[in-house]
Amino acid sequence: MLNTKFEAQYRLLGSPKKVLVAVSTGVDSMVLLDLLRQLPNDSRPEIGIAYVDHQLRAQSQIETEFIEKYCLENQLKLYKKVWPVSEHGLKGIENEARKMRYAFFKQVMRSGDYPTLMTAHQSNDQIETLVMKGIRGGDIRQLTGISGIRSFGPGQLIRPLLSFSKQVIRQYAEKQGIPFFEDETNQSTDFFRNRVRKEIIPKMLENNQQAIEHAQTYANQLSDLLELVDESVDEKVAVLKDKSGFQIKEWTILAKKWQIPVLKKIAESRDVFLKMDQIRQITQLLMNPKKPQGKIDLGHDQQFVKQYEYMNFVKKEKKNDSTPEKMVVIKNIWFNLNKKEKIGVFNRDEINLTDSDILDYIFVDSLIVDEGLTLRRRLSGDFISVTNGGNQKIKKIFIDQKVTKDDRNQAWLLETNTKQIIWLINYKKSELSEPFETDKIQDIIVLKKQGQGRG
Ligand SMILES: Nc1ncnc2c1ncn2[C@@H]1O[C@H](COP(=O)(O)OP(=O)(O)OP(=O)(O)O)[C@@H](O)[C@H]1O
Repeated sequence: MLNTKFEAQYRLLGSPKKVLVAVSTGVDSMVLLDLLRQLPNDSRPEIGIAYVDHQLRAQSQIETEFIEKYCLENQLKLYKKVWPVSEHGLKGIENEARKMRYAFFKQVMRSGDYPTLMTAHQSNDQIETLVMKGIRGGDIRQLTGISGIRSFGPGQLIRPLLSFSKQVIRQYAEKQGIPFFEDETNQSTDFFRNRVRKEIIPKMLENNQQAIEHAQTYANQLSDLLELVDESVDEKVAVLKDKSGFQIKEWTILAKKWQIPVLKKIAESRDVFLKMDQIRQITQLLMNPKKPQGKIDLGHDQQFVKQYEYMNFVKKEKKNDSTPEKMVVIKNIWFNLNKKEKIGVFNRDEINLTDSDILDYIFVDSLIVDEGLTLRRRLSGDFISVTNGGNQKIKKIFIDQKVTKDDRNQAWLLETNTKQIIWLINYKKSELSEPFETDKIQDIIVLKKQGQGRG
């Protein structure tokens, strides 16, 4: 009976031809393994076993020996990982173990060329997960529970037993004489999951034998609804997006109920999963007209950035220490300003100004060059002398040109030996960069695209 149902389920899941089965030696995964091996010839997959010895329990040594023997006797390929006690952290060991386990599965999928990983989660795991999420609170999407099929690592993760109850699985194991080990943690009430398993689920079933199916039906309905919502959210995100990023104005005119889902979707497209308080901070920043620019740290090297009309989620820039903050310009040598641009001072006659790689240039009296020209980042209070005879604060130039804070910090300027700024590169040239008619010898300072020219 279970075999037939499993076979039907397996076909529904696309009858994968080669699978890596995560086997813990517990009843669920041993039954899953047996069911896979009992599939008819035409649908039986090539099977690899992934097993992790967490070294968390006294009996793990016995379990490891058991699975090794089982695989040998049944000619199954075993991928084993031992998690040394020395690597166990002090806190959140269950979570650490899970992370390490899934990382190992991914690694085996890649190295052993397994497009499909299977775990033996069953419907009791599902209801426990749903109840736990319900108690803990959080994102409603989590109430869809454990998914039966999802993309994972280089392929997919399938849980073919999700519609089978623990009871049915256990009965099958007993009837077929399938060997398995009891997980000791199942017997304790130390962990939250075990409390839910032992105290809450039995009470729910006491009230209604169908409680597990009902919870699953709700989870399925929620999945379907979320899929519909997702389609609409995607459409709205597409409206916000243009070449430069996501337009804040388009976001602010969205109906309130769409703003948060759209924000979350944009974040997810950048692999950022927002918490409620982060959403609140971002929303406040977006709505604050007095702050045309701002950043919010989201942890894991991620940042939310508001830059005038645009918002985005970006990885925090690692400071590039290879470029000094100050450089003395030497004639006939190119200086790399960043990955895209370089600058150099040359004799006027040596440069062909029609060269398409030239981004900009200024002429300069070669005496000024000889006295010493410096390239540096800006400092607060810097100003540049402008054509109407006055000075203009560099800060003001940045504000007027709506230059983002990042770009301000990345900007370079050219300063003479007498501390006069002659070029705020890419933004403003000083009147001092204009040569006098009487200047006899002229050099040229050229800003050029990287990767071209000499140097
Ligand atoms: N040590 C292990 N080695 C290999 N596979 C394992 C191991 N532990 C668990 N698994 C796989 O994960 C499934 C779920 O196990 P279990 O319920 O103990 O994990 P969980 O941590 O509660 O859940 P999740 O894996 O979703 O985090 C098992 O049926 C098995 O397929």
